[in-house]
Amino acid sequence: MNSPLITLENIDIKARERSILSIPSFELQKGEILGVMGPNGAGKSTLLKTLALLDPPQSGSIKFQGQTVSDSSALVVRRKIAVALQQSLLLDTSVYQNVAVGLKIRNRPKREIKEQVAYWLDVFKISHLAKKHAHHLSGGEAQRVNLARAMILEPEVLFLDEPFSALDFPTKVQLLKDIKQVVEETNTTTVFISHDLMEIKYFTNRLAILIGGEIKQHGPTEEVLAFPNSASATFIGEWNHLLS
Ligand SMILES: Nc1ncnc2c1ncn2[C@@H]1O[C@H](COP(=O)(O)OP(=O)(O)OP(=O)(O)O)[C@@H](O)[C@H]1O
Repeated sequence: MNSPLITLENIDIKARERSILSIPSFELQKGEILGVMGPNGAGKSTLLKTLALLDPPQSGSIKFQGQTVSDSSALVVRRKIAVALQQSLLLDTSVYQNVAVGLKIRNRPKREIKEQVAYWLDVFKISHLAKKHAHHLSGGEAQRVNLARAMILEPEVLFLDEPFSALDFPTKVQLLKDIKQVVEETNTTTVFISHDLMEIKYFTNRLAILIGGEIKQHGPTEEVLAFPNSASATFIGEWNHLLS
């Protein structure tokens, strides 16, 4: 049975009088791994910021687990959400401290923090980097720290905005395998923005095509890619043509 984790209704976001995101209704189901694809400037990051409650919408409503998110409840709901961006923006300290910081802010006991950091460093295969300064890491290592820092919070939903786009192919493939395993094992609902069809095909089970601020198609990833509708065909069709 479908169980919506986040519901958008009548979302309309404007910038300089121009509509940049217009979503009459949309549901993110619990446990799904949703890919979001679309051309540059389509509104993907704006959609992510809206779903992740980073920017309150100018109109419309957002529900989280069926409850309308208000200004006062947004802070509590945001604690159930983790975001990892392309630029990992790690703090000017060790890998260990970067991964620990979220639990420290939540005033978790020291012993729990130590155990949890050790666990997530191990999951993302970066235990050997614990003492290394976060600004002295390779791109792939930094993204692993970024993901460990997000997953240690045990989020209900994880948002990934092009996290692998700057990585070389073998690094990307290994990291994709690892994060897929982690979100599947933890049943973490995930929203993944990417320009890379291989990443989308491998990682996601549902796909939304966003063009001009509107969701033109939304369904199982394989179905959307195999049978793009007339609106998304202009975008998906180019890919299919290139790869056929
Ligand atoms: N604060 C803002 N002020 C004005 N325009 C904005 C603002 N934020 C976003 N936009 C515009 O809204 C549109 C959607 O931007 P957004 O970053 O969401 O697109 P995107 O699909 O993520 O693009 P990309 O693939 O290039 O990252 C773009 O035309 C962008 O220029």
